[in-house]
Amino acid sequence: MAGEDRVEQESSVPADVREKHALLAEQIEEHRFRYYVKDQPVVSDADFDRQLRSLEALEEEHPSLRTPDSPTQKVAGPYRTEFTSVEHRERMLSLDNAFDDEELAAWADRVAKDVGTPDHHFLCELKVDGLAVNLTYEHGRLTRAATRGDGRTGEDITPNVRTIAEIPHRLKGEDIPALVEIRGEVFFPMEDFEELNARLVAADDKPFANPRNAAAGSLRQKDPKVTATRPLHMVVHGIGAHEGLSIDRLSAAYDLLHTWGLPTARHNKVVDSLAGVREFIAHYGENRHSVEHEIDGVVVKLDEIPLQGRLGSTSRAPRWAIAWKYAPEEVNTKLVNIRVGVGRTGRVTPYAQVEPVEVAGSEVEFATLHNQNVVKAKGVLIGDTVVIRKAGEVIPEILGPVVDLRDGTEKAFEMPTHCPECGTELRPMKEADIDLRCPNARTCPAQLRERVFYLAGRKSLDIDHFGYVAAAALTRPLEPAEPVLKDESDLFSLTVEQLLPIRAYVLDQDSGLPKRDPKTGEEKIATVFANQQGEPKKNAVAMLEGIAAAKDAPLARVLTGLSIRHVGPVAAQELARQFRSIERIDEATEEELAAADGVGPTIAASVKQWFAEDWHREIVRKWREAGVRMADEGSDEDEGPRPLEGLTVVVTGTLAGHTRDGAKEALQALGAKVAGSVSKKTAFVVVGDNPGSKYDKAMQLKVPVLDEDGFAILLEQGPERAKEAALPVPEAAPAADPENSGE
Ligand SMILES: NC(=O)c1ccc[n+]([C@@H]2O[C@H](COP(=O)([O-])OP(=O)(O)OC[C@H]3O[C@@H](n4cnc5c(N)ncnc54)[C@H](O)[C@@H]3O)[C@@H](O)[C@H]2O)c1
Ligand SMILES: [Zn+2]
Repeated sequence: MAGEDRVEQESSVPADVREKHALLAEQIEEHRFRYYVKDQPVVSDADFDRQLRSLEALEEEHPSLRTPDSPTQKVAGPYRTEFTSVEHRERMLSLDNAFDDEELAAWADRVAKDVGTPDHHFLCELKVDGLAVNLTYEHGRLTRAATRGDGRTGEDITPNVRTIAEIPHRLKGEDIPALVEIRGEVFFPMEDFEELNARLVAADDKPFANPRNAAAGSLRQKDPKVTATRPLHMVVHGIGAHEGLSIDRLSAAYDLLHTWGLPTARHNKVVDSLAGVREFIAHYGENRHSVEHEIDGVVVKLDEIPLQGRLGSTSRAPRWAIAWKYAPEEVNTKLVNIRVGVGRTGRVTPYAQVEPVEVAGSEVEFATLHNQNVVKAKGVLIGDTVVIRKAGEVIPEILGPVVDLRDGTEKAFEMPTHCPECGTELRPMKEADIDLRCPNARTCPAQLRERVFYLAGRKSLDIDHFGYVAAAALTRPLEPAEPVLKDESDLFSLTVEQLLPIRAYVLDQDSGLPKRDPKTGEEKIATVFANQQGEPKKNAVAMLEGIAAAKDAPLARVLTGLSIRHVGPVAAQELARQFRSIERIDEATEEELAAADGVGPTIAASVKQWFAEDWHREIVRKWREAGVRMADEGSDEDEGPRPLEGLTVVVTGTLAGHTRDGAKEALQALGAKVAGSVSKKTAFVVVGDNPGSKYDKAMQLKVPVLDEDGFAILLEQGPERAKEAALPVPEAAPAADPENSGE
């Protein structure tokens, strides 16, 4: 008998494996309950998925453990909740996942084999991270809305769903069927999330850990009036039971639903091959944040509905669909501390120090918190487990706390009243400001270090081998007792003798804290500029050479380096172009400054304030004395011809003898516009080593391409001669003609 067989098989599974399986299954059930019912999961989705995969792996090895009540065989639940349970007319399933290309290809192969016809299509959809709902429309009227539940029965949330503006209470248009179940995802927009948590915290309610929990928690409210205050949205991603509707392609069905007023997805795409699927996945992997809502993957479906039927479903998921998940952008970690940093302009900002975790391919240890009000609004306590998000290039941030993991030892953050680096009492610059500042601008070691680092940096004087560690060593060494720079005025008169004895902490740029030896855990201290023989290190020599070279820097870069509030590289360019020397900027009245192109009253006032400080004037005086040029050649009466006026130039790859910015500036000084991408309007593309796709594009569009020699000719002899010096178009260059572009 089959039953006896199973008992026998099960007992052949070693006891420890069986125990491990049972424990894991129990944990998974517990996480599902917290996720689907309490809307307060305590582990990240990635961790949850890993657990589920381990369970699957165990069952793969010991198939007898794969019983129908295993979490791998179920959608979820069933749960008893405070909502009335309702039966779905057709089951609502989960999705199988593909975590790599091999799994995706295996799925596509299986589909091809099982449908038995090469004539089928894949419908690619974005995977929205929210919660699934089922909307029942009878004769066009929304009669019921339910959560997914265990797939057969869900929770009746009809009154709540009726508060979502996008969901029509009544379908309009042609061919409305007698019955149709519409499936979709309800989600909470990322940009509204911070405000929701701020509101909850202010009302002494629990904040949500992330927007997906906020969506679930907002929809699953006992009082639909509360749901109505939440900015929920929905996007349609499927059809369940229906009567009086004949459809044979899912993509076409969506088009029809759209005409009835349902919120269908805008980014779906039908492709006829796996290659097309891969392209869609790659495209949204790159452009994940250009979509109007968050996505966590792509769902690929067989588009032909009769073929879907032929493939059928398992107890948990359809065989005709698969979910591709992108690398998670959210992880859970511990909030170890909230520290404050002091910036270049004295602004004191709290930031989070977390237990280091990997998110989206990089290790995160710090996250921004902006100001003390943001800390409060997020409702995070020191010691909390928090959800960290790192999306694309943006700085990592804390979304929210996992309140259910609190044990009472967590502490609220208190904004310090005094500067952590110089002890000066903090205050807002203006009464209405939220930000607190350290008013000790001149000698506060933190402000000075940040200013020196900034002026050596890319946006300002761009001095090689002059980084954060050097900035710290020059402004706050352990030895000698007095720093060589008490402010930035002596920068250009530094000597190698001054540098040699300096010992200092090796500071980390992100936190301003000393780096630690990974083995001993001790704070790193170094003789920053001298080697063991007491001779100058190569870097130190190079740094001094860089400082000397910076004396000839264009005025805009020098101006930027003064850290005048509101005068960043762009404003500095404008000031330099229109006034041409520090002297003339200093002499100009506030009105004259404000009237200049791209300057305006705020910058003008700030410039005047800056020059009113004696120690600021002293910086200018000493720099000038040390030989810093502080003026651009030529006056505005004698501006000279601008030989590249009206030309757009693209620079790509690395050019020996020029930094990227240096090449740009040289072009701009002659009147050219420097652009980032190649088009038909581009006059020249300047290529260095490793030019990449812009070179190909230029060749396609037949835009003249210059190498370094050609670039020199362009700068010195003008565009006509440069054209003659352009690189030849290679024989094999693909033509711009789209008809041939596939070859
Ligand atoms: N952190 C936790 O403790 C915890 C616990 C349970 C589940 N989870 C998370 O929930 C998810 C697993 O649950 P699941 O069963 O809902 O699986 P799933 O999210 O992997 O896939 C199924 C669901 O995707 C949704 N979906 C979004 N866009 C879709 C589209 N275009 N087409 C079809 N469906 C679309 C639907 O709601 C569908 O039910 C995982 O991300 C998992 O990590 C987390
Ligand atoms: Zn200070």
